[in-house]
Amino acid sequence: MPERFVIGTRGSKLALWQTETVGRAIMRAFPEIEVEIRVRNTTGDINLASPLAEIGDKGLFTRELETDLLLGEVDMCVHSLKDLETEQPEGCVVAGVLPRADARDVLVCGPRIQAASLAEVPEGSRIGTGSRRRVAQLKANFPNMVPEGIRGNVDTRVAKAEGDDYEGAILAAAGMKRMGYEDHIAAYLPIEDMIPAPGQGAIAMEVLKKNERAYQIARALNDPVTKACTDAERFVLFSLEGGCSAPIGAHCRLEDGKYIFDACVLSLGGTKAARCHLEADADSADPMDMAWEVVSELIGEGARAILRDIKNGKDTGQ
Ligand SMILES: NCc1[nH]cc(CCC(=O)O)c1CC(=O)O
Repeated sequence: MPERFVIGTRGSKLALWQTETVGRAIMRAFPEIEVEIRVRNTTGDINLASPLAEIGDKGLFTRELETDLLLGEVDMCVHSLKDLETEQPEGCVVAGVLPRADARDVLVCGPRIQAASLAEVPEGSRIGTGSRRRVAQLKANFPNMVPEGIRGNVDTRVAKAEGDDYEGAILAAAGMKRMGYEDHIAAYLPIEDMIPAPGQGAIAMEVLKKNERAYQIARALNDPVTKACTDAERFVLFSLEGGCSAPIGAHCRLEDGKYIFDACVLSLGGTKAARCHLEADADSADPMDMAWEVVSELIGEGARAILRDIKNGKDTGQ
């Protein structure tokens, strides 16, 4: 009898792709295991009409999955790390992350525009994005375009971006590639122009701490550099008490023996900004130590006041 291992996931195509990827990796590393995938709809999937920032940001795509985990219905949940709250429910832990894919955002162009970078997007173009982080950075760095709300799964958003209501859209490179939409990518946005969401491009394996077997499996598949970088990014978000809908970008990468950390906190309209760029030798520095410094620099540049005004409704985005 093979050992059965049940993974819970959302039912979107992207979520299924990610979960199947984890499932295959588990069966490769543990040939005695047979993985079963259990699909569950979440609040975020059901309420497709409202802008995400309005439904509330706490665990929209993940809470129901975590409930299944806590009830012992599944052994593991697979999530996009960037959709996962910075704090897990008591007893749950993100024990591992797969090696990160391309963490950048990308531009998709509809038939009316052609642009190989954001700078080339014609003035007044309606660019679809529902994320406050992307809207604020667009307004701050590329005020010539008009961000317009957009929702739906990756395929829906690509179709909308190429339809009549938009000239283009911004999406995550990882989701585009995983869904086979690489051909629709007009431009990869440099990290400095559009700092990705904490955890963007990483796939998280969440398990119960007390489930030793599941924990062991997640650890075996864990990519230590991705984990160190994304833990540090999520620490920045956590320290600033920003949920996944706050206009906060945080990205840490290992490149040529150095950790490079970029972060920003912006007002909704992009007029106020706290920014930070840090580099440190990987021999002597650790992403989590850098994260402390990033947080203190952002606070020094006014991040707390920016976020407070958003929370208490003083920031109207103008
Ligand atoms: N917010 C939805 C979401 N969650 C994860 C991804 C893409 C995959 C990833 O970043 O890991 C996306 C789509 C997007 O932002 O375009």
